[in-house]
Amino acid sequence: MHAFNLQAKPLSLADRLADLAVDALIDEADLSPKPALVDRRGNGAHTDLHLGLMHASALSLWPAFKEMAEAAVAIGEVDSTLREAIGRIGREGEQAMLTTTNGVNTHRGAIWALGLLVTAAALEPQSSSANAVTLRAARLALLDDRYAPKPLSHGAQVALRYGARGAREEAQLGFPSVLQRGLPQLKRSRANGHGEQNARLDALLAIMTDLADTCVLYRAGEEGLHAMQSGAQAVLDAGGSASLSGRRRLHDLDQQLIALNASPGGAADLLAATLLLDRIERDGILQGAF
Ligand SMILES: CC(C)(COP(=O)(O)OP(=O)(O)OC[C@H]1O[C@@H](n2cnc3c(N)ncnc32)[C@H](O[C@H]2O[C@H](COP(=O)(O)OP(=O)(O)OP(=O)(O)O)[C@@H](O)[C@H]2O)[C@@H]1O)[C@@H](O)C(=O)NCCC(=O)NCCS
Ligand SMILES: Nc1ncnc2[nH]cnc12
Repeated sequence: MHAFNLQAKPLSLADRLADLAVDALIDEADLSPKPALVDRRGNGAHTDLHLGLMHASALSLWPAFKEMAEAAVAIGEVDSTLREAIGRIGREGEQAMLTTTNGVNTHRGAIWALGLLVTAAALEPQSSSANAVTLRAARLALLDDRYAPKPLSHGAQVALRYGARGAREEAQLGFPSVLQRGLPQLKRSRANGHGEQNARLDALLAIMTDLADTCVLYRAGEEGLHAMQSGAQAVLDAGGSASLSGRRRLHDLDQQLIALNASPGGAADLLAATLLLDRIERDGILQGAF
């Protein structure tokens, strides 16, 4: 008999998924230099956000992600009961986030995207390819939640004004920005030996080239959206964040978006979704879980 048991206790599937989701949010926040977003250098285009707040916000969401995964395990299928359960947990998660940040919206879009993905992953842990998980997440996002309030959110306002497809549609379509842009670019840049941080920056830029980011549209209109999309493409065309020429363009894009007050918060959330799916695909979710 030993005085101390140093063997790590196996984590539950829900614990592990909540860990992975929070890790993805913290990795996204720490990644630097991101254009006009909060990172290790500073606050980007934001006056009310900073890196410590992003970390605290990410950690405050751990119980919500765990509870969503537990609901998936308990209910066991994509149906309205599960959709309404995670809607309620997501709203409670938002309240926990707002309490932690003193009312600042740090991760609303991330609760939605990562919440759906965590739920979808927990439903069938043996089927954890990015394609399979996003397909289940899309089926969930397509279901109605009778209890969801319908506020005139920033996303709803720019949908009315510009006809933009926002966070809801991104999920309902199976996260095309992640599957077709973020993940392939992450893998390409890694394969080209660009280094992990540059590969993640390139993945963020790839998402920005095509996303209708309602955060940018709300703050900076179509001019801001065009600057975001074309500027991100210019960095990638110049060789990406690992090249000197790409880095110069990335610096220009950062300055331009800050001047326009155009923070790509939606793209940042989808980078976190990309990192989560990548981790699930590479390490699996059953490893160390029971
Ligand atoms: C379905 C919901 C996502 C609600 O969507 P809706 O578009 O109506 O709501 P918004 O409040 O506008 O939030 C959407 C957030 O999603 C991110 N986002 C933006 N564009 C996209 C996109 N094309 N694809 C995916 N994701 C996108 C973005 O989040 C980031 O930006 C946030 C800051 O944005 P904003 O509020 O505009 O803040 P600021 O401009 O900084 O405000 P001020 O400082 O000026 O005041 C930041 O939080 C990032 O996360 C959008 O903000 C969903 O939220 C919902 O229905 N929730 C209810 C609960 C539920 O059912 N949950 C399900 C459980 S999984
Ligand atoms: N790093 C970041 N900066 C600003 N808004 C964000 N929303 C999600 N991540 C963000």
